[in-house]
Amino acid sequence: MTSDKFISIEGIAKRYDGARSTTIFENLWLGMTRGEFVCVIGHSGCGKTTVLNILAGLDAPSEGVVVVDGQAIEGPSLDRAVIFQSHALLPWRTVLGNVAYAVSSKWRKWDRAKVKAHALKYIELVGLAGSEHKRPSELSGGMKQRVGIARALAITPKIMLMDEPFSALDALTRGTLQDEVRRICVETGQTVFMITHDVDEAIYLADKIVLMTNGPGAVLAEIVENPLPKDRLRGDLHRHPLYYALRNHIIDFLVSRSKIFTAETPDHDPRKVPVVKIGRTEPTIVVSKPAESDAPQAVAR
Ligand SMILES: Nc1ncnc2c1ncn2[C@@H]1O[C@H](COP(=O)(O)OP(=O)(O)OP(=O)(O)O)[C@@H](O)[C@H]1O
Repeated sequence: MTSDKFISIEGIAKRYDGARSTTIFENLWLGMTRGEFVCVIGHSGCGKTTVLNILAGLDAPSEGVVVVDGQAIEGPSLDRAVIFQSHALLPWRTVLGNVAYAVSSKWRKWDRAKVKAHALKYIELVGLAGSEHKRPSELSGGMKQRVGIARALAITPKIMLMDEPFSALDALTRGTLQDEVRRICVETGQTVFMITHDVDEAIYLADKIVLMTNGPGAVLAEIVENPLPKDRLRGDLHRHPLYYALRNHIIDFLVSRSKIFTAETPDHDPRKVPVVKIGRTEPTIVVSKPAESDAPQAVAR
């Protein structure tokens, strides 16, 4: 493992044994640096949630290991916060109660006043100041998801894991929450691993977009570097000269290459997932460095 890898997924596999045993994926390798926002895109059933659950410590790989900040994952931890599509709030607790519960679970010695002040800071950060005494049944879907985000951020996790967190929301709320999450993550340098089916969401939020092929036997085909500036604005995305090249590259993968990638790329090395840099002409693929080498090799496509 090289030192710049804050998260290191090292050769994980997931198999289900039954009458017909299935390999969802195997020999999956991926590194992430601290503060990086990575989105994974792939068709339904390829194994994205399984990877996220392994990162969360909620599921165990059949083989391989995941190391976060130098420590192998062995189970759930308050170092890793998960936000799912449907917010799992405690219905009998208020907004403040839900966030404070997570805070006091992490810092057990904190007194009530300190827990409350800390929780309120994050409730405010997600735009819910004034609603802290409401119960989940009094909140809209978007507000509930904000509570989930506040609760996740309030425990200052080393990594935030998000599984299609905005997919159940209406377009307007989704856009607003994407803006909030992006602002907070940029401001706080939060490391994020997120699953989405929404190409534009990935382009807006992610530093890198990981393309996963169809399962069973799914592989990470490419890591696409987002060429858009860090201070990008949602409304300006389509004006960036590389936006359409980036979007087309991802859509082309989802529409056709995700199905034929494995057959057409027999020499694909899962330890050196190609890094794609979108340029004004054709995308350039850079074979990522192997764990032990520091010299990337550029290959024009
Ligand atoms: N307990 C199980 N036994 C057998 N197969 C399973 C089990 N749990 C999950 N799977 C299979 O593992 C595969 C990966 O599931 P996973 O939920 O990770 O996919 P996904 O890419 O996140 O899909 P989606 O985008 O639809 O959420 C699926 O084909 C699913 O049917």
